[in-house]
Amino acid sequence: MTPPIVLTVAGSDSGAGAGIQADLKVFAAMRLYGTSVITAITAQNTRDVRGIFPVPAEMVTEQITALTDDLPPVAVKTGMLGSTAVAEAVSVAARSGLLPNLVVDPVLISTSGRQLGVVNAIERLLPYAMVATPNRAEASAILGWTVSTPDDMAKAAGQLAATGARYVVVTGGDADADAESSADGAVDALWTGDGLRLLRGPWVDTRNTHGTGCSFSAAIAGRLALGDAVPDAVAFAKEYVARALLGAQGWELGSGHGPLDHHGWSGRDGRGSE
Ligand SMILES: Nc1ncnc2c1ncn2[C@@H]1O[C@H](COP(=O)(O)OP(=O)(O)OP(=O)(O)O)[C@@H](O)[C@H]1O
Ligand SMILES: Cc1ncc(COP(=O)(O)O)c(N)n1
Repeated sequence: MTPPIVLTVAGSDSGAGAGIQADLKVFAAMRLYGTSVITAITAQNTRDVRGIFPVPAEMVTEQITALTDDLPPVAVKTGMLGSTAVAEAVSVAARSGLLPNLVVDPVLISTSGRQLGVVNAIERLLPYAMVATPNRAEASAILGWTVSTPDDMAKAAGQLAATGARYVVVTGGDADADAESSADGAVDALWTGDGLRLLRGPWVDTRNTHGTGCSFSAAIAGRLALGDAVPDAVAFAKEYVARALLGAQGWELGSGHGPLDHHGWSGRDGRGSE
């Protein structure tokens, strides 16, 4: 069977734990055909982002039209956009209907602490989002108040619906989550248009959390491409990320926040989990 096409519009992570590289791994693990539009090249590893080389907005548009002319996606996710000009180019494409089933991951700051995007760029894209997936820090930056507890996350998800996103998931897994928040498990808040629900999963105690948000939004887009309704796609993505975190729990790749086990390698033969 010909696999459905899923597109990621994001930055390149040379360490391949997040960004375009993580997204394409998720799509491959889901047996989907992944395509990519690169918005910026980053020089980064598991410890830090050392450099950012932005791709000009015209080149972003050229990549999008090259794909939509010949390899049109069934679903799309956006990650790091970098500049407002790039966000504007992507929102023009979204407005023209070229980016269906759009999942917007409003990437602002990397796990290692580097600024990767700006709020007013993200705001241009949110009105076209089928799903927006901010973490607590991103929700706080967009809304202008500190989102911390599960109750805050639920309130924030409802408020973020006013940006135009049809569904909003505020994720609770920030790498520096305090002991109190992780004791609740991994809690995400989902706004569905007609109500709020808290999604709870087991908390995985690990340093290897680089790329959780990228992988989560990519898996949602992947399931939308396969025809899932949004709440089912979100539930799948949450479970996928939890498994990928567990699989990589014992991995020693780099000395900072290492990547996830996107392909279930540890699950199959135990490699890396000892
Ligand atoms: N340690 C963990 N254990 C279980 N689930 C987790 C953990 N960390 C993150 N998650 C889950 O991963 C998904 C992505 O959430 P997260 O808040 O980590 O995104 P993010 O902060 O945008 O990620 P990134 O690190 O890529 O910036 C959510 O479903 C969240 O609950
Ligand atoms: C190119 C790119 N995109 C996104 C992230 C965010 O991921 P994380 O918060 O896990 O560092 C990143 N570090 N690099």
